[in-house]
Amino acid sequence: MSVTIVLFYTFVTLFMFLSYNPKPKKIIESMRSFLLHLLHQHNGDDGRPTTATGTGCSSNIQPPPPPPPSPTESGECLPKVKSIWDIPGPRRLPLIGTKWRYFLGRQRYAKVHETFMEMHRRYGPIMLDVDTVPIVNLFDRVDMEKVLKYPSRFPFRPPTEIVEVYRSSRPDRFGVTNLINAQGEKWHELRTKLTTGITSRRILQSFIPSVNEICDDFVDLVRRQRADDGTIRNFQDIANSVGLEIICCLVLGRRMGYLTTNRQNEKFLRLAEAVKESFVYIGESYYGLKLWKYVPTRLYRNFVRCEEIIYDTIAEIVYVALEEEQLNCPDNDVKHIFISILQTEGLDTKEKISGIIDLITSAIETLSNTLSFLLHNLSQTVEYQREIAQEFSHCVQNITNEDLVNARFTKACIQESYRISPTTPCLARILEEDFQLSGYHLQAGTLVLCHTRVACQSEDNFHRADRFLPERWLEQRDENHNVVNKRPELGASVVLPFGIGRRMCPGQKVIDIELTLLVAKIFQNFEIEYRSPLDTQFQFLLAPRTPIEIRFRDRT
Ligand code: HEM
Repeated sequence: MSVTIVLFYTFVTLFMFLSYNPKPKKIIESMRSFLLHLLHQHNGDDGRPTTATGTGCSSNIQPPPPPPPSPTESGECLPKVKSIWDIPGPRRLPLIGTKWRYFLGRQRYAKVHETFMEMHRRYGPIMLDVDTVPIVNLFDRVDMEKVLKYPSRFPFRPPTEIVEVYRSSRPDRFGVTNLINAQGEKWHELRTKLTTGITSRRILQSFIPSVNEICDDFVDLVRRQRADDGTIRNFQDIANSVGLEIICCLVLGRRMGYLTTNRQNEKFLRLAEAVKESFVYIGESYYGLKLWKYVPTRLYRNFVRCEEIIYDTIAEIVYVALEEEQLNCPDNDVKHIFISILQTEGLDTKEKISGIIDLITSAIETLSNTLSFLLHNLSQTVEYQREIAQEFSHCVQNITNEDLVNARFTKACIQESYRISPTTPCLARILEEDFQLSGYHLQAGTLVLCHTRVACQSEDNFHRADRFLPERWLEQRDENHNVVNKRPELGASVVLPFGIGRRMCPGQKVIDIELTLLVAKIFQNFEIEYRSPLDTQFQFLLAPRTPIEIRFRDRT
């Protein structure tokens, strides 16, 4: 039995490290260390640090005594360097590692973000999970900074496997990889060729008047759809509509009309639902036995159904836009983003079309969750809502780029909402070099999760961390308008809603404009009140449990 387990683990680890680890020498080191760990496990060690008491070990066999510290040339004893397998964490079982936690139903994946808070309290700044590969969870700000600020040319983020499996089964539609999952040179090529338009300051600034129009339509839609008492019953639906309308306008260069009730047709609602559901299935695919890799389980079939709806619906929108574009023969100097992508050399058509679809899809659920959390935080304090309205009171018609730049209080509210209610609770990286983190030596190729949400809610990093306090992001000034010293917030560096480095989200600037304008227009027109309690669930992204009810009262 033990031999089978060792062989199985050896095969799986070799396979995973071959796919993740670019350096063969490191693979051998990792394998060696993993086999040593197995020997420890076989002897009943549950993976807690050797200094920990009460290991909960069920075996009568005592673990071997730790090797004596190695003497230096001067005869001094250096402390033993602790390896990945010394990191504390839940008990690891043969074959299933720590996955059993998700079978017991106590720590369901929908609340996995809360589980990590608890894990941090229990195990401290670093915790080891074992799936098919070991996963190191970081909760400490300084460790996260080391990993995330590593000056990488091509940062490695682990791919979303279920997307890879599905896409490789449809070579008629998808290229070998995509921007979100690609690594190395290929990632760099996709990143440069697909995102230059949506990150261009010039293009985004010229897009501000259109976003103004769309946000005005959004306000009209709220007025039309609210009930007699001012309540919008399913806010998520209209938040999805505005996200899709804005990204289609930016990428395809045309208004789709999703904010006028009659165009909110079946197809669009199905698309929004499919995007939401596909995130749920991606989230679920990370946990449990992952049988979907070998047989088309219900989870996999549901995921495929959503992916096909997304592809069919957005591909249709893109092809109609392309036809209209060709009919109108626009001035060649002013190309819409999708035309520039389609004309890019070096990528095949499948990569371009699926790249455009990915950009559009990425902008729907992320925006609507972020907006729902932000409005929830602002609904708690009427003064904050007034202050935002005040900040834009001089903007009678269009809000300009300059108004956005000067909207310090509104931006502080958005930043504080990212801190206290992020949509992405952690960032994943694969280490490219050996790292020393919280006293443990981690080898290149190790998969690391940086739990920024946990760090953002820690009193070690933020003063009164559990309070929504936009003021913490504002400079305080005395009566002579000089900046006065205030307690610096140590954790500012881990508020990373869009990630960091070369792999960070290319949609950040679009969202900055979109969110600031939406909030400005909402509070210019309304005072809001959340009518439903806000509960969050993990669906790959953090999402509000729907439906959300918000009351919009006209601002007097
Ligand atoms: C509030 C909204 C959004 C949030 C919170 C968000 C968050 C993130 C995060 C945390 C990452 C990973 C970054 C990293 O690993 O360092 C990411 C990647 C990505 N996001 Fe977003 N995002 C949002 C909106 C958007 C939009 C509007 C688009 C498209 C226009 C987009 C497209 C992408 C793409 C393509 C990637 C992969 C980038 C790469 O690997 O090079 N996102 N996003």
